[in-house]
Amino acid sequence: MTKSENKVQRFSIVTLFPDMFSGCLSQGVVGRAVKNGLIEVDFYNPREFTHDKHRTVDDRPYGGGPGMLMMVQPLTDAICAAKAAADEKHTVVYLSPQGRQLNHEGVADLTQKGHLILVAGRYEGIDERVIDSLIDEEWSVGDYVLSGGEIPAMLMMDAVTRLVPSVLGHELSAVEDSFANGLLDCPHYTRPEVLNGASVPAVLLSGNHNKIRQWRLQQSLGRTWQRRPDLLNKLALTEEQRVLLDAFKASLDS
Ligand SMILES: NC(=O)c1ccc(NCc2cccc(O)c2)nc1
Repeated sequence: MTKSENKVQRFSIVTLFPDMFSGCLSQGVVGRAVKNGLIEVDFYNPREFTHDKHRTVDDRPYGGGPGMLMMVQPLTDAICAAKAAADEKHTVVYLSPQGRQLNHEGVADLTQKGHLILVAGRYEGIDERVIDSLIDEEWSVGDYVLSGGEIPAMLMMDAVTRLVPSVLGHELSAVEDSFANGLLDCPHYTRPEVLNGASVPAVLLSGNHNKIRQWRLQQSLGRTWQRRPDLLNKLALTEEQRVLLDAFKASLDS
């Protein structure tokens, strides 16, 4: 294995609620990656960077209006501490509804950004001057507002971790994951062979691996065409894919 393939993916999370992360860092694929040292995660809590008796971490917005913002001094000190501790190339990411929409392509881009410092906002967000001076990239996980950036940060960490080489047992599952090839995933089946009268598609029991591969590809193409034509329009289909999709469409007319 070349050095780069064994590179540790580091995450630093700037958050008022580090305890929110213990579940996703101890369970499943990400939990195993942490245990195996393939990823490393540490936390910087702005509350630990306060200097007042009440450990204040929020502040009122200029111009009035409802809600609060994250207080500048504890937040900036926490971000700067994370940047100072990063001993390699690092990128400061802010999760917010105003960011670039995250998709598979964006996740792949993020795997090339070195040590990821993820800033999870609370309240109504953070001072724009902090974004201008300390945030390198602003990302959104979707067009909705959550009570904090922590769940988006966990989501981003999970998606990036899955693309770290050797995190996933059988490499292929990442490659074949839907979106990796730009298509939605095909249907999946497991025991029993008949479930409430519904049988598993016969091709999957045939043992003919090329037929199975073609069936799965056709199902992915058909589903993408039916549910997410926007994804399909981005793709240059191979001859095989075009033939399979045409046959899928024709089968709907019969
Ligand atoms: N779609 C997202 O990635 C996302 C991210 C954060 C968030 N909540 C914290 C927050 C942060 C900044 C502004 C703001 O209005 C709310 N909610 C949704």
